[in-house]
Amino acid sequence: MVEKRKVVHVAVAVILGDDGRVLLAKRPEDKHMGGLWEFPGGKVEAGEDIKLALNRELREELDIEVSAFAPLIKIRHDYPDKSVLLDTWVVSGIQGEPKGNEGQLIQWVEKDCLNDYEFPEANKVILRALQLPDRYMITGHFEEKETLFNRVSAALDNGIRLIQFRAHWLEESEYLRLAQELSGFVKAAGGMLIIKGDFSLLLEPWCHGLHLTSPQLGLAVKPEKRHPDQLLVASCHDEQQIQDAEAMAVDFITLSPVKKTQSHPETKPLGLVKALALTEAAKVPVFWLGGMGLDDLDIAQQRGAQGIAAIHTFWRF
Ligand SMILES: Nc1nc2c([nH]c(=O)n2[C@@H]2O[C@H](COP(=O)(O)OP(=O)(O)OP(=O)(O)O)[C@@H](O)[C@H]2O)c(=O)[nH]1
Ligand SMILES: [Mg+2]
Repeated sequence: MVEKRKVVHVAVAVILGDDGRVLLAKRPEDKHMGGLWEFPGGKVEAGEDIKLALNRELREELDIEVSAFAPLIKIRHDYPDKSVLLDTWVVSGIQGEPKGNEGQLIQWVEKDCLNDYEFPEANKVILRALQLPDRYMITGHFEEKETLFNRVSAALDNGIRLIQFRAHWLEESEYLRLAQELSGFVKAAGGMLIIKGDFSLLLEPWCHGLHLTSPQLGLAVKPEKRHPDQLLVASCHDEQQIQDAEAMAVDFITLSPVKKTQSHPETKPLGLVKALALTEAAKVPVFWLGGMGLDDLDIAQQRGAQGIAAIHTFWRF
């Protein structure tokens, strides 16, 4: 059974050149997923530290030394014949000129052109993770529309590019009117506004994405066909909900509450150990939510998360 199968831990490197291009390698025909493009890397040996494995693989495959690297994401994937945990790092500093040390073709590719290359199935999520930011702001309470726009504007000035519009106290028509206006405002600054509500909102051309609540995950209704640029997101609190969200092909999830949180003080937090296990098992990018401050960003990413989501931390910019 797939669940019982050994998971192969793989160190994967998204190597960025000084010009922002990404280094791809072509997998030899005789290997698993042969002939497809990949990010360089390979299997972590038993007992080996992931950072040492990353360095070793890049030395063996490309004849380079790694000097600067940071975690991007850990992604689980089950192929028909093999299960992998792609422990993926962004390598932003290398020493030496990469060469195909094992005879493999290598190529520097513009980030925007990565989708034109044929990768193994699991890499779709790595490409998504590369496009997603590491901070997801959820809007907090406001009385006046002006406050909402001012706070969002301040967040955009502080580099936030992904925002969920949460205003459950508003009537639906008022919420949607504001959502449409705010979507245009956020888009003009290069960001995306994710809204809450019915699946049919994905039919609205102004809608950048929909954030599903956990009860929506259990519904038999599936989202309508959506535009490839629209994001589908889900709030998850346990393993079952993560699996339901994956079955709906969401682009990412929030996992909460990782710590005790002001917005849901009565809910027992998952804690770091459980959050880590759920994040490692997830097949989509995970943002940790609940009591997250900027100090937690590094902790979350070191444990395989895409980043953090928060109301209070970002709403006070
Ligand atoms: N390196 C790498 N492996 C990937 C990627 N995507 C992906 O699904 N994989 C899978 O992860 C596993 C890692 O394998 P690898 O073949 O690179 O391992 P390796 O360098 O240690 O090779 P070796 O065992 O032949 O010496 C393979 O099953 C491969 O199909 C990717 O982007 N890069
Ligand atoms: Mg390899």
